[in-house]
Amino acid sequence: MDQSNRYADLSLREDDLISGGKHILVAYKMKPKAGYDYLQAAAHFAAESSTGTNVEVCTTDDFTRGVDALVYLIDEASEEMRIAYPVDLFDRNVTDGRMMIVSFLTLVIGNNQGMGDIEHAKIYDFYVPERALQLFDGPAKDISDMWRILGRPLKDGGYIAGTIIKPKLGLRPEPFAKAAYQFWLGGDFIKNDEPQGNQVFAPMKKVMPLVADAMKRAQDETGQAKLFSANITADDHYEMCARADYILETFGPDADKVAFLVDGYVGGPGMVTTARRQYPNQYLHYHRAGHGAVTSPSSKRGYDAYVLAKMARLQGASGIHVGTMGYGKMEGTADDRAIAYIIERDEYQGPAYFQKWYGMKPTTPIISGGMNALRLPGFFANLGHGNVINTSGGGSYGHIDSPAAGAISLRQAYECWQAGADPIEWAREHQEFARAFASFPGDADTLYPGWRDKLAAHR
Ligand SMILES: O=C(COP(=O)(O)O)[C@H](O)[C@H](O)COP(=O)(O)O
Ligand SMILES: [Mg+2]
Repeated sequence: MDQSNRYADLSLREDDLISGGKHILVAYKMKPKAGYDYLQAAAHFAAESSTGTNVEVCTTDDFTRGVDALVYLIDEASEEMRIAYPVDLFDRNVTDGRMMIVSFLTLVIGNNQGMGDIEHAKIYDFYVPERALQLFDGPAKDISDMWRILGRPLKDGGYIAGTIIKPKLGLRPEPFAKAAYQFWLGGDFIKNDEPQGNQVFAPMKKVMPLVADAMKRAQDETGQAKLFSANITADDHYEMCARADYILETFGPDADKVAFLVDGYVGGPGMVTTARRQYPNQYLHYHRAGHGAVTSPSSKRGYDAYVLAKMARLQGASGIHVGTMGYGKMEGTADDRAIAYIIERDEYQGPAYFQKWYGMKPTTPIISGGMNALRLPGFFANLGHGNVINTSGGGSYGHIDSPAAGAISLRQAYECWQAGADPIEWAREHQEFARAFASFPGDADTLYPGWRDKLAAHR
């Protein structure tokens, strides 16, 4: 059935839709199955994503038509399809009238992912008007809260050197806490890895008191505040809250230095929002493990990592992983800078839409995945700043001297970039950074060819 006379209006202008402020706009790359007309398939897509189905139904009235999603732009050659969704289409909380990401997802990337006439469709950007933006929680805490704890300026407080306790699983409580202590002697921030929680060989109620004690000892030893991001992920939100409450109680006077890590992609928006609303005093660390299933450039369905990050800011994540922009082990390119910029700035021109955030707190880009001191200078040069949390797991525990030396090498890498110095020259003056070359010789050979001779010549 051709529904293009109802669910498409190509005379609508994007500028008018934006200035009207009554629509959420979504930009897709969409391809119909062979034999289907592009506009008809797009209209069916908009129908299925809003008020319609595949046939006319007798229950539709004039009001219903007023909340139809409308295809307002198509370009078959580039698979471009943009749809305007009336804000009123989206479900609101009964408790407080606020909007929710689950409703956004069930409409704009719900049934339309399994339609018989659609080959594939993927969101690459979306636009939220001011009124809708006000109805999302946004972050309660941001990187400035971490800078405050660390005794730094609240603006441009700089690089937070972090790690993930490695091995990612298999450490019992004492070795786990020891690994934490060793890193904290040189670094700022530690997170649980995404699957670490309450394994039988490392029960949370044994691990956390030891980690809290390690934090205290490291703070005494260094005279600096330390941060820990504890994984509270669970299927059941009562379980999640039980973990969170236990952790806060255990850290006691240091509880402000605890962030909560939730596996937000696998756990979903309910988990993220539960953490955001139940614990607004804690920094909310969104780990996105699993996201590659939909965000990978090789996936023609789902949504881009840029879209995931933008949703995370709306939901109130204090920080979310944004990859390593081609400098680490995970998939990514230099252009993924956009993923950081959309969540940290107050306005940004994305791939399709210019988004203003109207003062919503920023979400910190968390840089993680195969990073080490040697890779960081290039990373910072590409991003253009160092106001990020970086967690280098292998990059810290793989440093040949110690995890503390690994941590110090990360900070030295940041300072090298800040100084605009040549990394080889910097290594001559900075021992831990220099030893990162010997620790990660494969990276050193690739990034700094001839490093052995240049450094040896100095000795
Ligand atoms: O455990 C790690 C990194 O460990 P290591 O530093 O040892 O590689 C993170 O879970 C990944 O970075 C996730 O990727 P992303 O941050 O891209 O979501
Ligand atoms: Mg991990």
